[in-house]
Amino acid sequence: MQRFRREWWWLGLGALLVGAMLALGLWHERQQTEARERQHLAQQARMLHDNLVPQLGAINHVLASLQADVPRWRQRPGGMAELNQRLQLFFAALPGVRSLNVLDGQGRVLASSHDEALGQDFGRRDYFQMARTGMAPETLLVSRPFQGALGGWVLVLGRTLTAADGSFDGLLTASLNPEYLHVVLQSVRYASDLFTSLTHGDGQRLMALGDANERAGDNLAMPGSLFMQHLQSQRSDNLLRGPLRPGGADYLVAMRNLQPPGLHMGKPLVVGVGRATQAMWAQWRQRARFLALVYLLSCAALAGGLAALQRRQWRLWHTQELLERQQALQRQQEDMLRRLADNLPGLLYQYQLEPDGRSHFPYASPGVTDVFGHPPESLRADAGPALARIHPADRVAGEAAMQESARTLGVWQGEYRVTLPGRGERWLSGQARPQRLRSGAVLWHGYVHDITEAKRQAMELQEKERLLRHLMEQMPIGLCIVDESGHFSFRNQRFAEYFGYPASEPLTLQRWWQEVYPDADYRARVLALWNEAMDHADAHDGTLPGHEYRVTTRYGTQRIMAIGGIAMGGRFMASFIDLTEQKAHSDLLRHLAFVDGVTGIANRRRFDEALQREWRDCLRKGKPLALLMFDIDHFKAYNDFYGHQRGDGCIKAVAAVLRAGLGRPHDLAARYGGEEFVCLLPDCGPQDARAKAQELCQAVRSLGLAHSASPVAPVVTLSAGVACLVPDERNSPEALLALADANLYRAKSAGRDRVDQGVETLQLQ
Ligand SMILES: Nc1nc2c(ncn2[C@@H]2O[C@H](COP(=O)(O)OP(=O)(O)OP(=O)(O)O)[C@@H](O)[C@H]2O)c(=O)[nH]1
Repeated sequence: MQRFRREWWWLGLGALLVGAMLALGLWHERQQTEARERQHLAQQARMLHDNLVPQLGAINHVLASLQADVPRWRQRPGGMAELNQRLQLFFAALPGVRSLNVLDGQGRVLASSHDEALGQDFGRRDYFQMARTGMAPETLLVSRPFQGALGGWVLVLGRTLTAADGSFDGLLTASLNPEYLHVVLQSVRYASDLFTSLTHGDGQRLMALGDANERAGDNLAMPGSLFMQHLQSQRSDNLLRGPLRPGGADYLVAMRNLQPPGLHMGKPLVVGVGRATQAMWAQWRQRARFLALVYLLSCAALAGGLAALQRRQWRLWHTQELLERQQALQRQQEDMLRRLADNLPGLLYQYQLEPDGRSHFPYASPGVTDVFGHPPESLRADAGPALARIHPADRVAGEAAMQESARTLGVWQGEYRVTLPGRGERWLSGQARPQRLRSGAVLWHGYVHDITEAKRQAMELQEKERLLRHLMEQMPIGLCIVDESGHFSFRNQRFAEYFGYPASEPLTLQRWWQEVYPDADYRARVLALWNEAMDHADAHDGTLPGHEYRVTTRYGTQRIMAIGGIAMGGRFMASFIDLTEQKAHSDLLRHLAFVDGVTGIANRRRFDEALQREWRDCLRKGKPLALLMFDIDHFKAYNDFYGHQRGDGCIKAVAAVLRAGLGRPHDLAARYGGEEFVCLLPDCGPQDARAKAQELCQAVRSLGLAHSASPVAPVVTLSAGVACLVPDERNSPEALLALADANLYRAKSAGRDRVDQGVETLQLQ
């Protein structure tokens, strides 16, 4: 880029230099043109001067000679005719004169070169008036140009005639011949735009040729005009440049006074030869324009050429740079590839099989030494040493696979063993993509790596897996694995035994939910629990907390199972422990713990629990809780009389009556101890409680169990104490019990075989 900029600088500088030289040349040419023009104009003006001055001198001379002779002819008879002849002769000798006249003191034509002028009166003409007002006889009068009677502008030269007393006595005039002047002025015009003129010293022009704007009769004596400059310079000749009149075009004009030597003229005549500077420089300007155009075109062409050249160079340079960059990239990639190949744990290779069966490795990364125990260069021409390492048992299959790959051009891949000196048997795994060459050979591009360790680990893993599977199969608990798609991918024997799904039968989670939990409500509850367990597993290393579920097997039986497990990503393994028998056993124990062994009704423990529970319940509901306490009258005597065994039978019979006598679901009859019983009646008021106690006592009496040893009655009777309270903070279950006990005691004391109803009403308050 720097170079390109420098080239542009040089081009600019060169163009500037050439431009400056061109401008200098043009300027010089312009100076020369002007100088040449000045020279020409001055020369032409001089030529005019040299042409007209002799005419003026001749006219003056003729007029001077006439001035001397006219008085004599005027006095001589016939002198006028002679004078006329004389004038005609002079006229013929002077081509620059149109007419010669002799005027008397009043301006009448006395004699003339032209007869028709005789007698005409020119007395009122300006020049005549000027001559009469006093003019030296030796002075040549030069009239201001005026328009003559025949048209056209006329200038008259003259000399005065004086009488003997020195007074004005007439005027000799010679009017200038315009044709002659035209020829003279025309003769010096070397260019069509050159103008020539003859002007009176007062500034009025007599004749002008070559410029339509410059006409006869114009007054040039305007302030600032070139003519004024000429007059003011006091010089007889000038070469001036400027407008002919203010505001006009620029001209270069050579002006020269016509002043014959020794002649005194009233006013000078001035010849002018000029040229408009625009015309003067037209050729130069045209040339300058042409050169400027050529210059600019050359500059543009050079700039265009340089730009094109630079573009080409830039493209070249750019292409070269691209090429270099690509080459660098390629080198970098090659280097990277080489490093990769060098550091690769396996072998990158090209293996070529020739049509004649020979084979070699055109390329093998350094890993080949590790894989086949030979350096790359030793296999470049012949692959034999490497192939010889292949285990004989794998060689035939390997060759066949290679031939197949060469035939179909499909990817070859395989695992095979090699035997390396000092390292024993190694497992290799490889794959290669074939390519058929024009020569008919097949070239594989492939990769081989040692998988011995991986193979060993895989085998170990397989072993472990087998063991694990065996263990899982033989586990005394049910196991299953459900994969991400909800399929049971594994089920052990116990699972099959539990649920009745053989391993051969596909099972999905969806089917499982439907069949194992057929009841929709229960299934919904189980699903909610299961989802909770899954959430828990997410937060606790996948552990699915165990819960008990009631499952339905394919045999139609219901079982209680503890189900837990472990979640493994989207899969989970569930374990099933059958709790059905255990559950049944514990229920039995539970039953035994709460049932009285002799009577089969609730025992004291069960009663205590029930009392606490019902107390809380009635407290919450604000309902009364009634307690009836019974005791068999004179039971010791019964035992003594009938024996213990019949005593037990009596106790059983009483218990059966009490149990049968309670109709409501929450009512409870229990053996309180020995021959004592209690009945707990929730939501039961004192009236009903009392009635129930009497009803039960009557029922026992009605059994008619003989009690010969009783002083109260011949049959077994009961005494009862009734207590009823609406539970609140001021009382307690114990208070209720104590109250019932106290009332029982009172019933006993009062004679037995009765229900005490003395103070319970008071207590109920
Ligand atoms: N056969 C039998 N007798 C029992 C059983 N439990 C307690 N007894 C007897 O019941 C009798 C209770 O006697 P006591 O407490 O003196 O009262 P009672 O003889 O019934 O006299 P009162 O209650 O005052 O009418 C005792 O002799 C106990 O041995 C039992 O399970 N079987």
